[in-house]
Amino acid sequence: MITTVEEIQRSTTAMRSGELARSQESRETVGDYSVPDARMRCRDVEVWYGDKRAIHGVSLDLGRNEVLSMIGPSGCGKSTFLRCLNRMNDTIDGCRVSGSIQLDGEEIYDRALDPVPLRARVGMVFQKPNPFPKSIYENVAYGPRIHGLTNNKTELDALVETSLRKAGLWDEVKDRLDAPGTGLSGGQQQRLCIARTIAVSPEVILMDEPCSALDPIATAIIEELIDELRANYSIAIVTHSMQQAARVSQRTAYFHLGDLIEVGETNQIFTNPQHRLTEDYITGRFG
Ligand SMILES: Nc1ncnc2c1ncn2[C@@H]1O[C@H](COP(=O)(O)OP(=O)(O)OP(=O)(O)O)[C@@H](O)[C@H]1O
Repeated sequence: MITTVEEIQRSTTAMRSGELARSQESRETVGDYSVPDARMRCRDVEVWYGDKRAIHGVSLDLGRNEVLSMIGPSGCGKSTFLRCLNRMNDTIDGCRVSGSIQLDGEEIYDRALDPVPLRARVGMVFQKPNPFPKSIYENVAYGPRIHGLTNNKTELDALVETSLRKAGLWDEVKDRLDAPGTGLSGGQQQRLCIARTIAVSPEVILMDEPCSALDPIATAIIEELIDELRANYSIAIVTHSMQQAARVSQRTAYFHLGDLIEVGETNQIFTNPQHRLTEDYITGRFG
């Protein structure tokens, strides 16, 4: 309850600034894009495909043990931004990235930094499950083997088991580790891909619409898994489903035409968006 003059003034000022933010057409990010002790820190990130600018000076942090969802209309740049976080855009001809992106304080676009180990530290799970055409065991063992993470077969076996357990798949596959990964159901294949990512000890997991090819039951299992993985990893997820963003993430970032329009606690973004464009999107007025 408001009881003092100062409180009334504070509340009115807050209301006014809320209204201002809501009505403005500005493309300045509304909300605090920084978090204390960030795992990843992005500042003024621009991405160009040839002479077309796809991301316009975006600043955004990814916290430790959080799920950050990135939402917005098709073509707004969510996947492009996500791919910056482990330099996957390096593989696209004509794509240029500028600005600063740090992982634990280290510039990931530093010339001296090798993108191969970076992509183990910042793993990625794609829209369509893409297991290697190898056995379930080999799908998970491959990464640790090429990165030299284990010393012998016993250690590798243990790592494969732990990774499959963390991905919630062990009980379903433990008796058929030699069977092809591609023979699993879509949801199991996606969990196999998550196990493969986990096996190389990432700090961050990027997920680009990881459930869009899955049925509702497989989606629910992956969403539960994402929530469990948060205990050990930082997760950034691109999703077209606002329900999914609301279910799995603690913070949500809303993108529009290459700009980061608004970022905040997921609950606040969905119940009390401060920018008109965010409100239009979440209420279904466009998108
Ligand atoms: N390889 C590419 N070459 C040229 N332009 C690209 C490339 N990839 C994306 N773009 C362009 O960059 C912009 C952002 O695309 P991006 O795929 O990042 O958006 P998105 O929000 O993830 O879209 P969607 O939700 O449809 O997947 C779009 O205008 C798109 O056409």
